[in-house]
Amino acid sequence: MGAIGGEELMKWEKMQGVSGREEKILVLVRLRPLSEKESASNEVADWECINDTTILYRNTLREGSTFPSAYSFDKVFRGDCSTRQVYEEGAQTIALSVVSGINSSIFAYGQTSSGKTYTMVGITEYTVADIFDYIQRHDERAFVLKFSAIEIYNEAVRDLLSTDNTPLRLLDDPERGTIVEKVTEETLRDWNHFQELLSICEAQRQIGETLLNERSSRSHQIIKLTIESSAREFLGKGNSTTLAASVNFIDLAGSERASQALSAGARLKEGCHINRSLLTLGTVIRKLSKGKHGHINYRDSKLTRILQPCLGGNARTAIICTLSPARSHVEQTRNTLLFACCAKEVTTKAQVNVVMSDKALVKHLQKELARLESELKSPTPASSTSDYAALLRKKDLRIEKMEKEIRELTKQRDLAESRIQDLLRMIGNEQNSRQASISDHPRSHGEDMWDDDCSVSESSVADLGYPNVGVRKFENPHYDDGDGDGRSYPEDHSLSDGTLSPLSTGKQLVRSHFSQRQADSAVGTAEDADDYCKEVRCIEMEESSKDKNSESHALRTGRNEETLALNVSRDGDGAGQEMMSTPVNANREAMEAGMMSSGRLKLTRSWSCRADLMTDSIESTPLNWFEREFPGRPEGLRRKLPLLTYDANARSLSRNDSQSSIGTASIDEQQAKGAKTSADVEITSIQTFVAGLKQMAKLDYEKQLVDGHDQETGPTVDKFGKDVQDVGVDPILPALEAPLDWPLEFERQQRTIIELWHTCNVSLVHRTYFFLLFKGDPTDSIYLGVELRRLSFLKESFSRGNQILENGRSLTLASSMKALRREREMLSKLLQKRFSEEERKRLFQRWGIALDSKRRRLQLVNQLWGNTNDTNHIIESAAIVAKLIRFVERGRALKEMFGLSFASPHARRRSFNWKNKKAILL
Ligand SMILES: Nc1ncnc2c1ncn2[C@@H]1O[C@H](COP(=O)(O)OP(=O)(O)OP(=O)(O)O)[C@@H](O)[C@H]1O
Repeated sequence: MGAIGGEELMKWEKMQGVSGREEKILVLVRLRPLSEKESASNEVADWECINDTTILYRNTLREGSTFPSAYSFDKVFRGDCSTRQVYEEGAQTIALSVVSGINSSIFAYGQTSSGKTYTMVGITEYTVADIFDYIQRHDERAFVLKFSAIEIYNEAVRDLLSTDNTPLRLLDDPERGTIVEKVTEETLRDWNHFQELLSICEAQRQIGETLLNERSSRSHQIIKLTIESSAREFLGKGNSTTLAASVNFIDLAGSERASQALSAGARLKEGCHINRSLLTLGTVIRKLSKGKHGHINYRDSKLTRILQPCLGGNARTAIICTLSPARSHVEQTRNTLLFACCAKEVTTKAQVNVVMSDKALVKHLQKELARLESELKSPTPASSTSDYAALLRKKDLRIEKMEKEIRELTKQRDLAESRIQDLLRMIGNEQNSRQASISDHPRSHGEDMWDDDCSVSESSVADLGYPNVGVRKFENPHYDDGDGDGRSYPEDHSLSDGTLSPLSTGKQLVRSHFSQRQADSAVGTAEDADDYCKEVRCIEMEESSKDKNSESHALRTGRNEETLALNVSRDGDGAGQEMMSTPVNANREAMEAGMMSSGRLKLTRSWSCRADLMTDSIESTPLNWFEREFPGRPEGLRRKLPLLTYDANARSLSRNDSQSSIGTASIDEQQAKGAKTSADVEITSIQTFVAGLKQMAKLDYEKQLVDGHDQETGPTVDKFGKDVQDVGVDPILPALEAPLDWPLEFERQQRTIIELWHTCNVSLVHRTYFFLLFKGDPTDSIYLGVELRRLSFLKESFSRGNQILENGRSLTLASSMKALRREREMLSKLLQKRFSEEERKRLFQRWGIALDSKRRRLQLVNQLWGNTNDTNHIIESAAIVAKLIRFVERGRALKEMFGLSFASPHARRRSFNWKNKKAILL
């Protein structure tokens, strides 16, 4: 017996119209309703299917903080859709291909309790019922149906139709690929027999569960139905042609994180295996979604070995991703959707599987030989068939492309519509809150002036790269710069050092929800009024003493920072090499340089040394926690770097400049010469920031590797004091690759990060660097992912009241707040230095700070980064901090210089995988 092509095959191909053609995996998404338990605990449903193909995340919209995330698939099913609907409108065509000799598979993927089993039970039953129906209507053919069922649990394969619990082995069959050894195959007689077999499987499963504890949601179950059919007229005549194909129903294990379900010991091992199978499945899907080039690691798990033909091979495949709408499951839901996004890019190439008796095969081969001989004798013109076929393929591709475009445009339209609705809602809210703030706020007089005297016009914010949410063009005559020429402030924002004012966006000044923000910010953003007053008093007392402190530190170290700043040579990298360095960096680098060879321990000491040196300013903000993870300056930074000089004509911090998507550190001449102040000392250098970032990404990557490969060694405790199993064990590594709808996803992640920075009291300098460096390049996804995980971890630890122990120092919510306050004090001092009196005056006016009030600088700094919902506030905050720390945007150079992005966009796309990422990071 053997598979053949030829005339018979052509006949079946014609019949099916799909055989031998590549087609994408069909991806269906099913949202279940909130369960009774979830409803009882007042859970909120955050996901909504806005049409037949798009699902939308709504939570952040309701809070008015971030934009919705929309995901589109072949079909999405709302909570009130029945399984029959999912079958008929989704899986049916794929599943029933099997009766025409085409292999097919239906998967259910999703977190525990999302509805996988609920869905698959129905899909299996409906398919079998349709198959029986088909058989009855095709009398001319004889059918044999075979049923088998296996379970993969802890990488052991078990036969669910057998009472023998001995694990089955996988064998490599040259013709059939990987097969399960000795699996029971029952000939399926009728509907009752089918139900009977299902019951046996269920009973076996339950026995397994009793023995091993709740294993059903942790095992993968595969029910396989094989159909062989032959034309009755040839039966028994030795030349019969048989179609043989299988349909697989795969109920995967819950894809939730191990940390949520596992504790230790056997359960942890269980989790490792689940993750191994799902991780491999995720990796395989991810690789396949980028094309079938290179090695695909099917053999890394039993699941992918068995399912290899369904994943990019000879089968038609549908994946049903099941989702819970509950807010508490949002992370898992996102992971499932990211998996689904990858899956929809995977193509398979199903063929009609025809098997012949030996006699028929010989006959067929003889015929084929004769045909080829005659072709050789009289070759047909080169054009004809093959040309037509090529033309047809081209047309098909064009149609496919146009269909894709239509889908994309429809998605954009739906999204735009939904945004308009949200906008209208937000405008309504804004009006309400403005009313409230005007009447309630003590500074409502200023507000009135603003609203009355400003000519405010709606402006397109497309220029800014941000959605148009309540943004207004800002043309305030109060900003006349007073030079008598009548020019208003927005037209001339030159600051004393020649840069443009952060208040200018480069094209037009924009501002959103001003009244709201002014009302919020006049009393400080994050702290309550009491804290604020205390802080002001504290500054009053410290103001004079701080500079003295730093002077005495300088004396104690005995270091000549000017020399260090200009010429720091590194052992082992050649003497006399110059490093770009601020005085403080030079100081830090000098310490690191001596300790480089001995690695982390020594560097840690250098940090504690720095801690002694410094006035403990932003010491324990999460930024510094992040920095201290940095075990040594990466290789790339040891090479000679050009001294970046401050460019007086540098471009403004404009979100509009597509060329200058990356910021860079600048060091003005004065700084390079070593003239520094105590405030300068506190600033985290851009190099350190980038180096830390790279290191975090690397550690994060390594952690993923540990999760993926170190499965037999049990839990190891990572640097955060957490089980490595707890972190980043998602089967697919979502945040570390740019998803397909990256611009949208970038916007969403950036919003979340901004929120988390606020929640976790992350250093403002860090926020600014990060915000200005990562503006949506696809490779930024790595760093956004790392930052998101880091911040989520921080938030989680803070919310549990945990302290994070590091290098003998602890970081808690309270300590991070304190450190942030200190950083603000430091920045408020810099405000005096970096902005002229006139500029400060404008800033105060603009930020609603009374010119006769006390501690105006601190008031201003306290407002920075506080209004996380307001895009323009964030842009302006970043611009102000950037100016304070002398961070000037200057094109892509910096990112590339620091090795954050080496490859050309083209090359990156081609080689966007983990290995390459690691190379980039190292
Ligand atoms: N679409 C739906 N409509 C109504 N109820 C549903 C739906 N989907 C799931 N449920 C209910 O939710 C619960 C969990 O569903 P189910 O057992 O199918 O989840 P699962 O994803 O298979 O979980 P596990 O991974 O643990 O096996 C069940 O009580 C089921 O009846």
